[in-house]
Amino acid sequence: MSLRKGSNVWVEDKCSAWVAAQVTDFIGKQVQVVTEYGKKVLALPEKLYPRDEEADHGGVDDMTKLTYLNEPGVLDNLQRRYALNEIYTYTGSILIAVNPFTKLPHLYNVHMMEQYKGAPFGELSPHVFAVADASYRAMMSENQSQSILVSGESGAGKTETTKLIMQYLTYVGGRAAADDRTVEQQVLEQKCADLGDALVPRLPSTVINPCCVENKVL
Ligand SMILES: Nc1ncnc2c1ncn2[C@@H]1O[C@H](COP(=O)(O)OP(=O)(O)OP(=O)(O)O)[C@@H](O)[C@H]1O
Repeated sequence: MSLRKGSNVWVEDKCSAWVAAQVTDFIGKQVQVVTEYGKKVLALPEKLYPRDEEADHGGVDDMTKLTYLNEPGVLDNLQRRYALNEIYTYTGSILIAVNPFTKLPHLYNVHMMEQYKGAPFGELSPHVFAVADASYRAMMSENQSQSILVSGESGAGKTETTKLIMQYLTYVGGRAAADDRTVEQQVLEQKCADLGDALVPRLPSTVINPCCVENKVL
């Protein structure tokens, strides 16, 4: 990254991980920056990351739209969206969910499920229903089983997310012909935790404890 006086950067911070700053001087091999809180900090240039001063106040719904795709930029974008109760963000076809730790019923009602039903992926706001819908559509059109991997540290919201995916699949799938079981029952009977259980003994659960929803052609 080429730095000059006035460059907008992110600098590491003990309290908030990263803080917005501006380059004010060059001292030996180090760069002097002033943070948004007015604190002068000396840092090596390779420890600084470029920052988009014009970043949309509300963040962007897909990380690939960020001017600078770096760790502080990604975290800042998630924080901006979270402040507006936008807990979902795409990175291409991957959905990032930030645990709201509060009920957001308006996100998961029948009206929302109806909206995402059949909508092209990426057309509507990022949502777990969009991922579930894409998986369901792929299964129907390609006649191939699909998997959705839900990954995150303990307490991140994997179980809740998996339940939401099942809720959506139940909604769009209805009941299969010649089968008395509801889609929810069928999904549950696929033992969604099988993959997780198989992986967990080999991986520390705090690193990855995935839930897997298998969307099977029945
Ligand atoms: N989408 C959501 N909306 C509202 N609350 C949520 C959501 N996701 C998670 N939570 C809250 O966070 C808590 C922890 O989530 P959850 O049990 O899904 O985590 P987990 O990743 O499965 O954890 P563990 O790996 O320890 O089993 C839930 O009990 C719920 O209170």
